[in-house]
Amino acid sequence: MRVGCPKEIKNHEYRVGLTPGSVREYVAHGHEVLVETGAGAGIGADDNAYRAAGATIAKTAADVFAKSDMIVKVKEPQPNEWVQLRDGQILYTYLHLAPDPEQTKGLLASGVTAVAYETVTDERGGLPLLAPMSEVAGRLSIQAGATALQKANGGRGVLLGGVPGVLPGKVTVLGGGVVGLHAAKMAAGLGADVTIIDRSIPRLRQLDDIFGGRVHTRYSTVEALEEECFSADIVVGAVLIPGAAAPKLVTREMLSGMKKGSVLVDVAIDQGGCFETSHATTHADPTYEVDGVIHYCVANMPGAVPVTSAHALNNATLHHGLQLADKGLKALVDDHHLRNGLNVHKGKITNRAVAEALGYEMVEPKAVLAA
Ligand SMILES: NC(=O)C1=CN([C@@H]2O[C@H](COP(=O)(O)OP(=O)(O)OC[C@H]3O[C@@H](n4cnc5c(N)ncnc54)[C@H](O)[C@@H]3O)[C@@H](O)[C@H]2O)C=CC1
Ligand SMILES: CC(=O)C(=O)O
Ligand SMILES: [Mg+2]
Repeated sequence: MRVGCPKEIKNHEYRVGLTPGSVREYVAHGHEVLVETGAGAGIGADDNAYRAAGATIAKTAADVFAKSDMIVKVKEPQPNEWVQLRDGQILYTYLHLAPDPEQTKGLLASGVTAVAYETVTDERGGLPLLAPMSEVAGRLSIQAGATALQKANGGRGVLLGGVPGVLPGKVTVLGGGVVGLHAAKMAAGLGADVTIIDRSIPRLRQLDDIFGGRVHTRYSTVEALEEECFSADIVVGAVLIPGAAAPKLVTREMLSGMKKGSVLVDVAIDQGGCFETSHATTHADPTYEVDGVIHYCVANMPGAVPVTSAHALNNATLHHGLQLADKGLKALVDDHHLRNGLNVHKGKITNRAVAEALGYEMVEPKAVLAA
């Protein structure tokens, strides 16, 4: 199969779908790989590094889209990318369709077979292709929040670790999954007072064991949310219902109870965000203020640290990517975890949470693949 990798075009997105190391693996499996010129510049991999790995360099993205059987990307296709997709082609990337009706329409109209990294599952009930970027975004959320908390940046001017004789800042993490765990690790490492809220008691037990009492855990109720958000300097939004639009845990009304100059970091913004007042921002202009509360809502946070992120992402996507290249649609038939990643196929929505969020009929992936 010919596998194509265009340069990412989202605002300040420097990751790349295929590193030179991944290209070598596809080539070793007998595939041709077409990489857009400059695609790896953000991770310090020039065209010669890709040529040495066995890729052919394409002059334009249009060339990559037109000539490839499968497109491997990082971020969801942008409007001028989705019009270049076609029936019979596989798209393998993050999609985050539930909060994005326009992209969904574009993918449906194209006829493409779209496999979303964020809904591929594993045997432990995890989301293995989302996890590495959740690790990155979780860790970054505290750097971003701590920066926004500085007075010159509009924050209330609190140092997260405090100093001897002065109490530390307070960080509340909503959702103790992968993002939440890594946010809590960073915040605790800086010396902050950290509380994680989750609705899963087994998960709260695990977190309590991991942190050995260093971090507080609370079951998710409106009362707990209010108390922990009203007293926080930074609130990290990290809840997820796979495939679905994020639940709005912090309402517009609740903002008025928060401290002026406190910071909301809505990592869940790629699924629509878990604060009612969130809207997606970019690395170029990451924050805005509502009722004196700073909002940071960048939907591609890991794009800020592409050298780390692109390699972590490729580690996670390579195995299933090779299966798709080796077997085509049969890879989806053979592996139900990969099939859980199928969101759109030949004009049909094949993910239940996406269909419910956007009001489409859901067609079973097995049924569309057999047709
Ligand atoms: N903005 C960005 O650049 C990035 C965003 N993300 C996003 O971050 C979000 C979180 O991802 P992960 O941590 O990997 O998910 P996860 O599935 O590991 O964790 C989600 C947690 O939320 C909890 N939860 C769900 N509903 C809840 C509720 N009502 N109250 C309290 N807890 C609740 C679940 O029990 C679970 O522990 C996702 O939307 C993901 O796409 C991930 C990476 C980068
Ligand atoms: C998961 C995601 O949205 C990202 O890595 O950009
Ligand atoms: Mg701004």
